[in-house]
Amino acid sequence: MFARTIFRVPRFYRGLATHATHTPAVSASLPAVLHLKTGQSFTGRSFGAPRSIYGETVFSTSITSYTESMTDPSYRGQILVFTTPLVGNYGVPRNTAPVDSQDVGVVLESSTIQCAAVVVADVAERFSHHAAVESLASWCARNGVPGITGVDTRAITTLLRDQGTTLGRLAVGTDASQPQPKAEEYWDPTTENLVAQVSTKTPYVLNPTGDVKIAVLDFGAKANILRSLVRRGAAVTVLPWDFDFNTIRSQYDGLFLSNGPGDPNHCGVAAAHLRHTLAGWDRPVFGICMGHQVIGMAAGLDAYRMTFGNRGHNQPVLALASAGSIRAGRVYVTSQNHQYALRLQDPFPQGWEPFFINCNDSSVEGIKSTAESGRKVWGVQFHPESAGGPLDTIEMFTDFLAECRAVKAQKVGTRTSDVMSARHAPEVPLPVHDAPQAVAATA
Ligand SMILES: NC(=O)CC[C@H](N)C(=O)O
Repeated sequence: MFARTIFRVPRFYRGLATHATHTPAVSASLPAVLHLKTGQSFTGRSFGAPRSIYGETVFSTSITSYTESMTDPSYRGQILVFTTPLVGNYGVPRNTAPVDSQDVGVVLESSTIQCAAVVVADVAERFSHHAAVESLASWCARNGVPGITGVDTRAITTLLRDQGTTLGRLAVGTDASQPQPKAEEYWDPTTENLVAQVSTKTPYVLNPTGDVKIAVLDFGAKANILRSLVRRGAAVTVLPWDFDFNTIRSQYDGLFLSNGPGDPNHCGVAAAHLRHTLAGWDRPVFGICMGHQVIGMAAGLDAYRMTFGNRGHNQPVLALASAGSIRAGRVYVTSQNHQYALRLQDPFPQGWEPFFINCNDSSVEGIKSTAESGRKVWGVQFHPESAGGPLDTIEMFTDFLAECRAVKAQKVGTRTSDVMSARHAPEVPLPVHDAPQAVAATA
């Protein structure tokens, strides 16, 4: 009686067991080698798509959320090394959400895998999760993305940390027996404007009945950024990254600049447009990661390439100033994925101040307009929307929209005195498209 009570599998767990599926890695028997341009090679087994690729090899210290990281457009062109040893154990969910005015059409961060390849110590061939519909290997195979398993990811990470982010090649199958590629054969994704590849090609609107109108410049926006704005009641118009917002700015209550892949120095045209915006438009502006870097460039700061960047969900940042829900002197744990950063300079450009600093490497984690500037502009290098990661700074979206609503309320009835509409070319009508179509184009 006692034994039966103790050892009976509770109904709940028995239910879970039905979700576990044995799924052999698609090409587990093929050999695979990860070559680094610096001369090192790591031999393992292939999973996912049986094809070879080049890319930029980076590491992430995140423990979970491989599905969100891999669909984050900021990982475009990158061979993503997970430092956590077991990856794939909770499988991959169906990536479509019902599209209503409150959502953005996907469950993960975009509609497809964005990174070039994944490197894991031990890929889980068996997965278990109530929302999982396939294994990591089959998801990679369906999306044409190769993976390598059975390699020493600690050794690879130590190398990348010491020598910096390094170009790589994942050679699969017969390619695995070929010698290291020559230095000039390695493809450097950062030489390309990756933002232009992932940004929406046409504007589209989410939640058109929202009470506050926000324009989003899409450098490769993660879905949870758009969701975080929409779920807080904003009507969101997503614009191509190089769209000149100045031509329509009098119709909006706030401007948001998204995350995005590659070198921010390819986004000079967006920084030039923003400089123009900041000179004559007094509504709130908020930027995340690439968006923060573009705000910094518009403010006159330099964006430089870090040695190995920060990628993971456990990056501590210290707030240097208070604003909204953020308190000066507090440390917030954040989600990050970046290779570039704004250079700390003293003095900061007039009208600007550092907002956050990274507790590990002292890099700039945020900037804001000063109180004296009369503007409401913030940029953060980290990801308040996380997905995955901690939600310590999620209320920054609430803060931003509260500022937009406050400025909107002040301006009611005074739009004709808006300085920009007097100065600017006639507003252009904005062509808009349905959200689902546009989300597909984004990814
Ligand atoms: N997540 C991001 O927006 C990254 C910004 C930029 N591509 C960088 O690597 O620094």
